[in-house]
This record gives sequence, C-alpha cells and structure tokens, in this order.
Amino acid sequence: MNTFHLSGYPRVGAKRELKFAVEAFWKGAKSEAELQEVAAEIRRSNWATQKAAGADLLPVGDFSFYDHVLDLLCAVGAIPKRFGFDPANLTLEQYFQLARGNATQFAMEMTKWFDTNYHYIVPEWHADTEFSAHSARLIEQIKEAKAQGHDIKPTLVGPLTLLWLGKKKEEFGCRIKTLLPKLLPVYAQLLRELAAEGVDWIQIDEPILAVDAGEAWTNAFPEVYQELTNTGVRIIIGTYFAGVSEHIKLLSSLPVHGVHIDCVRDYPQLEVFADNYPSSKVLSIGLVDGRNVWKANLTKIIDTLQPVKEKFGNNLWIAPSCSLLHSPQDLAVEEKLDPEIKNWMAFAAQKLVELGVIKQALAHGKDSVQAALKASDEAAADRATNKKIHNDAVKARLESLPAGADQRKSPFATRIKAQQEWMKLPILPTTTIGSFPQTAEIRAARAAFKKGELSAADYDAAMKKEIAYCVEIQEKLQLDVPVHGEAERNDMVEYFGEQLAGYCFTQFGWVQSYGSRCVKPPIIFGDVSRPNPMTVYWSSYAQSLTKRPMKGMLTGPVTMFKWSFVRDDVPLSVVAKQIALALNDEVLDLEKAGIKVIQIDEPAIREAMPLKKSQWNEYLDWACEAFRLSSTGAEDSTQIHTHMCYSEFNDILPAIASMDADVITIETSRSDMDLLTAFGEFKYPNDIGPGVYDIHSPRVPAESEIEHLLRKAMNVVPVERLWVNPDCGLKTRGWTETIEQLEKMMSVTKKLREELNQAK
Ligand SMILES: CN1c2c(nc(N)[nH]c2=O)NC[C@@H]1CNc1ccc(C(=O)N[C@@H](CCC(=O)N[C@@H](CCC(=O)N[C@@H](CCC(=O)O)C(=O)O)C(=O)O)C(=O)O)cc1
Ligand SMILES: N[C@@H](CCS)C(=O)O
Ligand SMILES: [Zn+2]
Repeated sequence: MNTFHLSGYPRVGAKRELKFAVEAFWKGAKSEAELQEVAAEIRRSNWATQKAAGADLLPVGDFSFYDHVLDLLCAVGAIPKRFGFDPANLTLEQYFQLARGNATQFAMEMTKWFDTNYHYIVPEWHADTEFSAHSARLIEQIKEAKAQGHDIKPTLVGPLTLLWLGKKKEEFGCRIKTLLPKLLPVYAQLLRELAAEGVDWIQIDEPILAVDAGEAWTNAFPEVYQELTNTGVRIIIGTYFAGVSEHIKLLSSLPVHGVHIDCVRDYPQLEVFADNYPSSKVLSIGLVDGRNVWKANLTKIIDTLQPVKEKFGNNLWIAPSCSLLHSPQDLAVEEKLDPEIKNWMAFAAQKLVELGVIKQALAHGKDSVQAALKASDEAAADRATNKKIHNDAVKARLESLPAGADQRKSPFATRIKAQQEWMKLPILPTTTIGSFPQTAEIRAARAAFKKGELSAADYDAAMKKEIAYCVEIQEKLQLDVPVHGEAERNDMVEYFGEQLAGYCFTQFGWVQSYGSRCVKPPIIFGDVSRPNPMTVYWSSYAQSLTKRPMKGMLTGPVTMFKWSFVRDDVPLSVVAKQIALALNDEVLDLEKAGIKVIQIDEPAIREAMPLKKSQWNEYLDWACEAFRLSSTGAEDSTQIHTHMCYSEFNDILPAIASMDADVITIETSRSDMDLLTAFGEFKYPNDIGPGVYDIHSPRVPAESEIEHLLRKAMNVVPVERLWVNPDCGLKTRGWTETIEQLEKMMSVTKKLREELNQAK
C-alpha cells in the first residue's frame, strides 16, 4: 500500500475558533485551560478529518498558538536571552510575549515564510546563543494523537533551515560554524526523546534546498543527517515551493529514509527523482496543490504515479505538495460561491479526499474509484472551456497595447516640478501609508451590513463618519498628504477582489497570516476587468472634507495576484497585466474626480519573486511593467506613490527604481534604516519616504528614536527627496496610540524643518 501522509493542516479552525480564543486569552476573557480546550478540539477535529479521508500518517507539531518556527525555537531552548525567560519553564504568557513584545522588550521580528503570505517569527542569533531540548509540548500532542488511535509522523523545521531563517544580531561569522555544533546535539536529543516515545517516522523540513542557499549550507547536510539518523527515528526530508533536482545526488546519498518533493511547483523533477532516487528509500510525491484552491486532475495524477509505483512499490508515498497550512480549510461550508466555479475547487478537506482517491486507485486500480475520476474529469473539462473564464475584450485590450504603453508622459524630473507647482508641500512632507485603526466598531458594522442587519444607507453613513473622523485627526496633526483611512475595506486585496470581474470570494476561506491574524484571499478564476469605479466614491468624499491633497489608495497588480488564489491556466504575467489595466481605469477615474495623489501599494513585489534567482529577471521585467501599466496615462501633475513593506529590497533596487513611482514609502524602522542606506548608495532617483517608526507595536516611540532615524535618512537621501511617514498602515493599531505616535512624528518633523530652514 502507498502511504498517504501530510505535514500540516490549517490550524485556526474552520470558523477561526483559535483566533477568537487566543484573542480572548490575551484580553483576560478566557483562561489558559479554556484556550487549551479550544486548541485540543481543533487538533482532534483535524486529525479525525484526515483519518476519515484515508491518511495513514497524521501530522503532529503542525498545530501552534502563534507560529511553528517559534514553537521549535522553544523546543530547542533558543529564545532570546533579552527576555530573561527560563526555556525549561516557559509559560504560555511568556510564549506570547516573545511573539508580541512586552513592556520592556520589543517583539521578536517576523517575516515572510519563503514566497507565502504566512509570517514566521525570526530566530535571533548571537555568537553565544545556547540551545537545550524541551520536548514536553510536542510529546503531549503525540500522546494526545495516539490516545485518539492515530498513527503519526511529527513534522519539524530542520536544523539547517532553522539556522538559515534566523538573523544574526551581531556579526559573528558563519552560523554553520558557530551555531550548528551547539544546535545539532540538542536537535538530536529532541529526536531521541521522540524515539523513546515510540515515534517511528519524523518529517524534517529543509525548504532551503529549494532556494539558492549556497554551498556552505548544502555541504552541511551529510554530517547533520548522519547525526540525526543515529537517533533511532526514521527521517523523511521535506522540500517544497520549488524543485530540488539540483540536489538529487546529495539527497540520494543522505543516510535518511526518504524525501518529499513538490511536483506541483516543479513537475519535471518527478521524472528526475523517479529515475535517480534509490527505490530502497521512500519517495513522497506532492501532486495535489497545497498552495491553491483548484481541484487536482486525478486521472492525470494516477496515470503519472503508476509507473513510479512500479519502480518504488510501497516506497512511493503520496501527500499534498506542501503543508495545507496555506489552504483554506473546507469548501463544504461555502454557501454563496457560484456552483459552477465552486465545482472547480478543493480546499484542505477536499484535497485530503482527493489523496484518498489516489491512494485507493494505486491500491485497487482506477476502476475502484470510477465515480470520483468521472467527477474530477468533468470538472477539469468544464473549467477548461467554461465561458465565465474568458472575456475577449480584456484579452484584446492587453494584446493591442502599443509599445511604450507602460511609460508616464514625461520623466520624473519634469513630473515632480508639475506636482510641486500645485501641491506646494513643505520640506520633509508628511503622510501615512493608508489605513487607520480598523476598530471593533468598524468590523461589527460591516459584519451587520453583510448579515443584512444594517441597511446600505446606514453602513454608508457609518463609514463616512469614520472617514470624517480620520480626516479631522489628520487635519489636527497637520499631515500634509492625508488619506481616507480605508475604513470601508475588509482587506486591501479582498476589497478589490470583491469588485473586480474574474474574481470570486469566499465566506470562510481564512488563511493564517501571522499569529491570530488571518486573511481571506479572493480567488482569480478568469479574465479580470473593472466593471465600475471601486474607490472614487470614498476618496471623493474624503477630499470634500479637506483642502489638502487627499491620497487615493489602490492595491497594485502584483500584490493583487500574490495575495489571491490565482488561476493556473494562463501565465502570472497575463493575470498581473489584466489587473494592471483594471487598476489603470481606476487611476484615471480618480484623476478625473480630482484625486491627484494616488498610492498603488506593492508590498508583495519581493515575496512574489521566484525562489530560484535564475528566474528573477524575467519576473521583475513583467512585474514592474505591470506596475507601470497601472498608472499609465496619468498627467505629469498627478503624483503616483507606491509602498512596500515586510521584505528586504536591497537586491532588487534597480527594478524598484524602474517602477518609476514618484514617491515610494518603505518599511525601514525595524532595520534601523539599514535598507535606506542601500537606497542612498544606489542613488534612488525619485522621492522616498522611509518609515520612521514601527507600526506593529502599540508602543509609542520616543521623539529621540524618530529623530535618530530621520537624521540617518537625511544623511543618505537628499533632503528635497525625503518624505516622513510610518513604516506601514495603521489598521492593527488603536486610535489612542496612533494619535500619540503621529504627534511624535509631526513634532520631530517640525523641529527638523526649522533646523533646515535656519541653515538656508
Ligand atoms: C499588510 N498585510 C496584509 C497581507 N495580506 C493581505 N491580504 N492583507 C494585508 O493587509 N499580508 C501581509 C500583511 C499581513 N498583515 C495583516 C494585518 C492584519 C490582518 C487582519 O487584521 N486580519 C483580520 C481580518 C480582516 C478582515 O478581513 N476583516 C473582515 C471580517 C471581520 C470579521 O472578522 N468579522 C467577524 C465579526 C466581527 C464583529 O462582529 O465584530 C466575523 O465575520 O465573524 C472585515 O473587516 O470585514 C483578522 O481579524 O484576522 C491580516 C493581515
Ligand atoms: N495601504 C495599506 C498598505 C499596507 S501594506 C495600509 O495602509 O494598510
Ligand atoms: Zn505595508
């Protein structure tokens, strides 16, 4: 029999039960015991669903109250010393403080998990970081699963990937030389403790094999896996998100018991591994997409796997391409999706059923799953030809774009003069990134409106009241370029997805973004266009409340597709450019309505980069072209902003410059403006607004901290090109701290303006 296994499942609960329980615990409205009960019920229900679908080895270690990388750091005792916590006696309260900060300590940093919209907690590495094994939490969950009658396979991020993911907090040379000798025995100790608990198989994920991590990292694999294999557990190495064919020799020679490969992201590697990986070891093949919502083509998958089975026998295992953490949980609860489109989809629960069918077909032949294959074939055929997907006008518009259609009318030097003429901004102009606090009242009003308990007129009035308050606050603060605050938006991507043709959206398709925060990515199923203006109404209303130039706010084409589930029948470049043209309609309508400062956010431009460097240039060419297309045709005097956050941008500065936004605002405060230094050295040509404080914390920075960052910025960017703004949007903040933070930002700006004016 071919083992059906998986490495992870959505953990927030089908209706986000964990999110609500964790947030209640933080507020003191739920005890730890009550929170643990909710968590145990989620695990129980997840395992039961997996077992019912036919899974043979169920994951343990995929559940987390905040983040599984943070859990692993706790298990290997590598929590930052600055918190002063004892890793052997870490409480749940302290665990959350690591992730969220406390009165004296900043939260640990978080960043994107490879090319996903999931954020992990970044390990903090010092030369003197110490490690110690703490397996109790994992062992409790192993016992829990076994008590429920399950065969299990715990999954952990591997030691090399863990080291690679972390950030050196001071320069101490090579992490492999300094830290690996300390981590490895502890990691091995952890495995020995699991072996003593009766664990037979463990999956150790080393996704760094799929990125270009470099030779030093790959060279370390043999010694590490020799040591870990000596612990008595059987190891399958997990890889995903890109191919690992280039490491076939290394992977074949490691003394482990198997490997998992993602054949959705890299189909050709299936043949490479089928032909070259030793059949005495387990080859786990992921052909069911863990990163998207489309049904698998079951007939094709079974036909592909059959010859592999002939060579590998029971050593062929089947699994989703990666952890299902990145999938929405259950399509069955969706009541409002167009039934035809819904029939093309599979969420995590349905993907398990698909794997169950594949397993059955491999064991008993295709005839034994005839009905399931017929349904799968019909869905695939319908999706390939359905008219809902195709819009000839959209295709024709894209195909007939003239050469240079992506260029503004004049170069930046001319445009900025036309903009300065009417904007008359002071030196060091101030702005924010767009969103203001999404309060419980705003969310409740929207929930009531969606349920039909609040009329459209009352919802409209409630949002206008929020916008008016937001503008009034910015007037008082004397922010030079105000925003409307995005109160009417559930999310910066979903909001637009709801209004664009070619997109559909779910009621419950939540995916964890970080900690208790989730997003509900909309789904691009066909050609995208904009039937009606999307933001003009709200931006015009906001502009009517102030004489200052109101900044309109759109989400850019790359971020729109990257934070959506995307159709997989056309290249991403086509999807991005279709969205760009839809956004371009909006830009021109905003301009007509008198909104002449327009921000097109692209926070996902870095995360959308292919994991393999060899594919970067091709991606950057079309991604930057798509961005430029979205503002094409705008007048010189219209000022286009863009915004980026959450990522390192140093290595793509020329591409960012080629986007040719008049102003870019970027997250820089958490790296103490290091990123900006790169912008300065590169001589970024247009205006730039480096974030002067971190918006992820309610902490109000001291004026001296903001001044330090702003002075650093003034040293690397010509002062006439420099803007002042926070790092990112303020939607996760409360009003009290927001106002205090912005007051500090304004006060420092005014002080420096005076200084600059006196120096003239
Ligand atoms: C900038 N970020 C974003 C990313 N991806 C996106 N798609 N969007 C982003 O903004 N990736 C990188 C970062 C990640 N950062 C964040 C920050 C904050 C959140 C967040 O707050 N998420 C919310 C859900 C947001 C939402 O869609 N809200 C809806 C539904 C509100 C809701 O929960 N309603 C309740 C009832 C409420 C009530 O009655 O009071 C319900 O439906 O049950 C809305 O506003 O309408 C979260 O709470 O997790 C995410 C990523
Ligand atoms: N305009 C968005 C950008 C977030 S990256 C906001 O302010 O929330
Ligand atoms: Zn941002």
